[in-house]
Amino acid sequence: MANSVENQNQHKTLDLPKPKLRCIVKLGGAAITRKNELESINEESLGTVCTQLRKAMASSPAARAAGMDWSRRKGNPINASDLDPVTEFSEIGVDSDFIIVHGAGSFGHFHASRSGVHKGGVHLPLVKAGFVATRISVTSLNLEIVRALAQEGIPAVGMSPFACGWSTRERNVASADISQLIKALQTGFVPILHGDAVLDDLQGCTILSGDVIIRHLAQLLMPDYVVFLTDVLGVYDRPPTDPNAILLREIAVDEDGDWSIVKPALDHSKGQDVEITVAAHDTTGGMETKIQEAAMIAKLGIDVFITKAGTEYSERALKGEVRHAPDDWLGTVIRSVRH
Ligand SMILES: Nc1ncnc2c1ncn2[C@@H]1O[C@H](COP(=O)(O)OP(=O)(O)OP(=O)(O)O)[C@@H](O)[C@H]1O
Ligand SMILES: C=C(C)CCOP(=O)(O)O
Repeated sequence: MANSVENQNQHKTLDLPKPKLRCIVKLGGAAITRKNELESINEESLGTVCTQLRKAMASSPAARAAGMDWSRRKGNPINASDLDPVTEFSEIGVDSDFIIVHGAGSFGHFHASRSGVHKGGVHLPLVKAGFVATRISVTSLNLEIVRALAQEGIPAVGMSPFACGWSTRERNVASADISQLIKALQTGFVPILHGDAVLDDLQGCTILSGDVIIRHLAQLLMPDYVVFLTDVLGVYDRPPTDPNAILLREIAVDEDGDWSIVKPALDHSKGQDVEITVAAHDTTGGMETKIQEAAMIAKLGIDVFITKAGTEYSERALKGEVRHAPDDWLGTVIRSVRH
């Protein structure tokens, strides 16, 4: 089927024209929340990321952004009569060729790990309760992120994977109806998805990571590039809390999905030699999952950039300015050996 999107996993073949997609972005939970503090948003980091996203999406340098969060929560004094639709909304000023997926950070991981939602058994009362609690937590974070993006003038619409019919089989995506997401993109909205609690064909339920969602969307929609923003500059040869940790600047992925370190030249250049730690309450595998998913995306020929949110490096990565990984850019680029 030429120039159309086919759901490779199952069920629904989408006969919709393939939207032009520049970038899929992961807003890492470690960056936009304080991961060790229950349900705490890192407002400063989130604000900077939203501003950088607007700049990256601006349809012209002069485009002016008008806020779209018209709610009155959190002391926002906005009053419906204050809005002047004619002057404020003569143009939206951003291109909707981005998809944003955020992680859960301190919203969701605690609830899921305490009740074991990631291990399945949704028929058990504790797991069922934990599933509900996890979704309340992560969808409330989704709303706050949509609000922050809307305040920047980005036409953001929240799309929860569970509610949009995403499900898994042994934690891999088994079905995902993305027709609504495509229609949202084509209508000029920016879809905001998130890691979620979902139903699993074999174990009843699980936690679907935002990183896995991104790989699935990348396979279906083939964006120009993918950016993962987190709380560290990229992938290191050992946990970055170690003062001797070395930032891996370039990783190459072969046809089998195996990866090796290209830059810097190290004695140990194979992926399995990299040492990674994962927080005890993290239900989706932390940096290890991110690298695996990034490698699968790179295998498709799509360049992946991992860098720290809210820095000059994240701004340049979002704008697509670091395709050749210049020396003055700090981060990890993961790309196919075929490049
Ligand atoms: N070798 C390593 N290289 C880079 N980071 C590592 C490594 N080992 C452990 N980490 C940790 O991985 C964390 C980032 O992964 P994590 O999955 O928490 O990010 P995230 O995507 O921002 O969060 P979330 O999964 O909540 O969305 C960092 O805080 C870092 O300390
Ligand atoms: C814990 C939940 C609900 C989602 C986890 O998504 P991630 O933080 O992207 O791995």
